[in-house]
Formats: sequence, structure tokens, C-alpha cells
Amino acid sequence: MAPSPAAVAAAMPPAADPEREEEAEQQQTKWGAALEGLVVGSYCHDVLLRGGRVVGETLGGAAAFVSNVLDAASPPEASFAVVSKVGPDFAYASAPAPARHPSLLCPAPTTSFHARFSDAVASPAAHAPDRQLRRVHACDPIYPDDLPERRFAYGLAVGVAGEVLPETLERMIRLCRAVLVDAQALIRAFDADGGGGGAAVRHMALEGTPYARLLQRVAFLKASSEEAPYVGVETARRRCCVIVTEGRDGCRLYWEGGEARVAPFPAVQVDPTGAGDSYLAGFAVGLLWGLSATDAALLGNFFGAAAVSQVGVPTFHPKMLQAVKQILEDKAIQRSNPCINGATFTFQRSNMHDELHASLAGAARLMCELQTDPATDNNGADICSAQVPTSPSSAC
Ligand SMILES: Nc1ncnc2c1ncn2[C@@H]1O[C@H](COP(=O)(O)OP(=O)(O)OP(=O)(O)O)[C@@H](O)[C@H]1O
Ligand SMILES: O[C@H]1[C@H](O)[C@@H](O)[C@H](O)[C@@H](O)[C@H]1O
Repeated sequence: MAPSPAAVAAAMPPAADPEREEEAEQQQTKWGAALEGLVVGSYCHDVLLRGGRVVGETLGGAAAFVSNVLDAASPPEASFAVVSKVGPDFAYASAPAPARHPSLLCPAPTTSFHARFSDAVASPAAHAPDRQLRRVHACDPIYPDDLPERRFAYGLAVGVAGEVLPETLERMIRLCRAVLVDAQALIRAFDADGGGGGAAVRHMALEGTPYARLLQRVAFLKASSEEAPYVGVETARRRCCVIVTEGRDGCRLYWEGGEARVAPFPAVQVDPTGAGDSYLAGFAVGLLWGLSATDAALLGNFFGAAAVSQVGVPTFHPKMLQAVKQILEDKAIQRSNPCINGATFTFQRSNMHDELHASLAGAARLMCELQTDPATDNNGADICSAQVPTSPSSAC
């Protein structure tokens, strides 16, 4: 797929100041051809509650969901390192993602969240807030010195509890050719209160945070539709490409001079936790396979749908993964010169976008079938909503 000149967007991240330009040039050679990524954000404990009752206890943290997707679907030549912090109480050290990508151990307890799902019938609005979050423990922040002293092709800033400090994000930007950021790492505030235990999670305006000045050196900023008003899409899109995820409605991309809507995939939702994290990792995977941003967003939607189909960090069926990889092998493009390691990104959809959606929809159907296959143990009911789950045949 050779993008038309009109389809090739401006250099990302923009090298606005000469110092940055010079630095980028010096570093270009050091990045080399290796496709190594850097994931920064801590694993955590998630406790899911409904009607005052614990309905699930799982491994959480965007880094866990992200690692899971990157491990599953990155091209063979790509690898990544994770910088995460947990305490001595961490209960999931032997789960696949933390086992492959261990954390730094701190004396403080592991970050933990209580997610309180409404007992009411789920809202018909696709992007209504689905849960009240409280941060019960916070592990130590991740400091710039915690990051490895080498260059990376790309970085993912995926904090959940304010652990990615502004100076840490700045260091990521220096180390990584392209940085993708989850807005939740930047705009969460934690209001301690006497009752209920822990601190209620709320959002603050990105513009008022020390992260705002770094945006022009970020390649992609992802926000959920709930977070988008705090990000200020119209301002942010002038600095980087902004992606807004819209739950079961898919997502939209906004860049300076253009925007695109990307259609979702069907899913039988059992737990919405980690949809956004898995989306961002799927999107990065799409870029790694050489897709344009709008085409890569299809992979984001695909893995977002996969995440909501299971409780906690999902297990992908090998047949489904094989189908996805085959599609990417067939469709993906300039693997010898992937966009994520180059200086520019193509934003617009390619002429094979619809075909790619159709092929991935086939893999999504396979996922639904495998999920409801009595031979697999993934056929759970929706533990986080009183809504009767959509039947697999009608949802998929
Ligand atoms: N019910 C669903 N059906 C299909 N796809 C979904 C569904 N929910 C989420 N997705 C996919 O996952 C993406 C991210 O979901 P969402 O917008 O809910 O993120 P989020 O609110 O950040 O999630 P979380 O905070 O739970 O990780 C969506 O853009 C969509 O592609
Ligand atoms: O495990 C989850 C997940 O990473 C979500 O994206 C985040 O919003 C929650 O805070 C966390 O508990």
C-alpha cells in the first residue's frame, strides 16, 4: 500500500524546536532497526464489586493488559520491556504478563483498585461511566532513573494511579522514537475521604497539569469518551494525534487537519475492565505491522472487544491469534520500514480498510464461538452489569 502524498501527514512527533531536532538527528542512528518498545506503568490488584459484593479479584493495571496484547500479536521481530512497580503483597507474579515482564519490587503495597459496578440495568448509552473506581493502595511512582538506559523504537505510557511522573514521561520521550500515551496516566486525581476506604478517582483538566507542555512531543494520546472533555480534544489535536474510544461504538481519531471514525467489532461483554488498555496495545500492534493510524485503530477495536469478553486480563485462543496474524501477514505492508520506527505516520485509512475490517470481523466471530464453546472455560455471564448478556449469536 503506497499512501498518496496527501495521505501522509506531518512529521510526528513534530520537531518544533531546533534543540529537539538536533537531538532527534543524533539519536536516529542509535534507534537502529530494532523494534523494541518500552511499556511504563504499574501492575495492580483489581477488586470488582457489585451490589456491595465482591464478584471478582484479578490482576490489573494497564501494563498487564498491554503486555498481554503485545506478547500475543506483535510482529516476530518486535520485543518490549516493561517498567512496573509492585509491593511484597503482589499476588500475580506468576501470571503470564508479570512472569514474562517482572516488576521492580517496592516496600509499599501493590497499587490496588476497587471497581464498583452499578447494580442497575446497564445504561443504553455506549459510553456512560460504567463503574466507580477507588484507589485503595498506591505503590511508589516510577522515576526517570527506573527506566533502562537505552533507546526504544516506541514507548507506551500507561499509568493507572499517577505513577508515571511528568519527569518520567519526559525521559520516555527522550528514549523513545514515538510515544503513545493513555490519558488516564495523566489526568487522574485521587480524593482521599474518610469513609468507603481509599481515594475516589476523578479527572482533572490536562491543560492544568505539568504533562500539557509535553504533548507536542507525544505521537498519540488515547482517551476514553469519559476522559475526552478533560483532555480538550480540539486543543490537543494540534499537538498530537488524539484517539477517543467510545466503548461498543468503536473509536474516533483526530489529528490536525483530519479525523476518522473506526467501526467496532461485536463482543459479548462480561467485564469492561482493560478495554482501553487492550485497545491502545492493539493500536500499537497495528502500527508495528506497518498499518496507517486509522487502519491500526481496527486492531485497537479488535483487542478492546476481546478484552471485554473475559474477566480480567484475557487469554487469547491460539486459533483466534493465528487467524489475526495471518490477516496481518497478508495485509500488512512495509514491515521493513514500519511507521512506528520512522519519523512520520500516515493517519488516513488505506484503500484496504474495509477489507481489513471484514477479515478481522471473521476472527472476532471465531473469538465469540470459541468463547461460548463448552470445551473452553470462557463462557461466563456478565459479572459487572445486571444487563442480560447479549446472546453470542446476536452480538457476534
Ligand atoms: N461492549 C463492547 N463491544 C465491542 N467493543 C468494545 C466494547 N467495549 C469496548 N470495546 C472496544 O474497546 C475500546 C475501548 O473501550 P472503552 O472506550 O470502553 O475504553 P475505556 O473506558 O478506557 O476502558 P477501561 O477503562 O475499562 O479500560 C473501544 O473503543 C472498543 O473498540
Ligand atoms: O486494571 C485496571 C485497568 O488497567 C484500567 O484501565 C484502569 O482504569 C484501572 O484503574 C485498573 O484498575
